[in-house]
Amino acid sequence: MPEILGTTLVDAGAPAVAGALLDTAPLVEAARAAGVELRAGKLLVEGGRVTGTRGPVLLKLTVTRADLTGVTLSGRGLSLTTDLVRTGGGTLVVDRVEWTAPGGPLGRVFDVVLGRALALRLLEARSERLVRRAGELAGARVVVGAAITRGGRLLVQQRAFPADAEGRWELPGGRVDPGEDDRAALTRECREELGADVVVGDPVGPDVPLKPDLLLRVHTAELTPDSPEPTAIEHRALRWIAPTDLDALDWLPADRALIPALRALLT
Ligand SMILES: Nc1nc2c([nH]c(=O)n2[C@H]2C[C@H](O)[C@@H](COP(=O)(O)OP(=O)(O)OP(=O)(O)O)O2)c(=O)[nH]1
Repeated sequence: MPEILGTTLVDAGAPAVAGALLDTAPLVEAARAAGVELRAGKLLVEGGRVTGTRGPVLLKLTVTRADLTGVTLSGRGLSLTTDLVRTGGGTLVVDRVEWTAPGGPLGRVFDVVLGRALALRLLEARSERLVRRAGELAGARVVVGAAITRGGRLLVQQRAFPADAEGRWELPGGRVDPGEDDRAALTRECREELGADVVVGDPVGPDVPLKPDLLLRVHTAELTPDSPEPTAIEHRALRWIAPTDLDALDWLPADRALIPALRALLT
């Protein structure tokens, strides 16, 4: 199977680079620069589909991995694997494009002249845009979310407003105010939204892009031993869900990108 490898060192932490990788815009723009029209949702999430056309050729890819370790897109005869390696000097992005060369002498010419040139153009254009997006995310404003766990279950809350989010589920949290850090903001938001006291732990999963200059960052959290029981103060309902409920829940779109990290936390 022919393959092309590429590496880029990005001067940002793995959560920001993983978040930039989840954003489909840099990939779609890079593919367009290489002559491929891609269609995908705003974020690459596990199980999601990416389709593309180059002239008469139709590409159908499935996202088989999208987490803090990188992203894999796989289809019949084509895969794009991106692994992230943390280094002292930033995050190393290791890309691998693999494809099946068409058979026969003409196929081999196509492979050498077109296939390789296309894969190289795609990787070069993507790495430029990825560096830019990771830089943007590293300086973006932050919405913090709390992955509060108890007895192997995760606390989720159902939004009561605005209209486009009403009825959908999310993690407790909110915007980090100027002068606040993530932990202080989460402690404050959990008190305001749940009437509960939490101990905030480490960040989990990628920094998920919400807007060009806004991202969602989730931290692990636990109720303090003497915390009141959480109640839905601003939300419609609360639930403690099992790992098997994660996929079927009607999440806000960005939260779906965190399912692999939340599953790992619960199992
Ligand atoms: N808290 C929270 N917000 C999320 C999640 N997923 C997600 O897309 N968001 C979005 C929804 C909102 O656009 C934004 C945060 O909104 P919010 O209403 O919780 O923030 P806030 O308490 O600071 O309120 P406001 O200043 O926006 O009025 O982040 C999530 O899991 N938890």
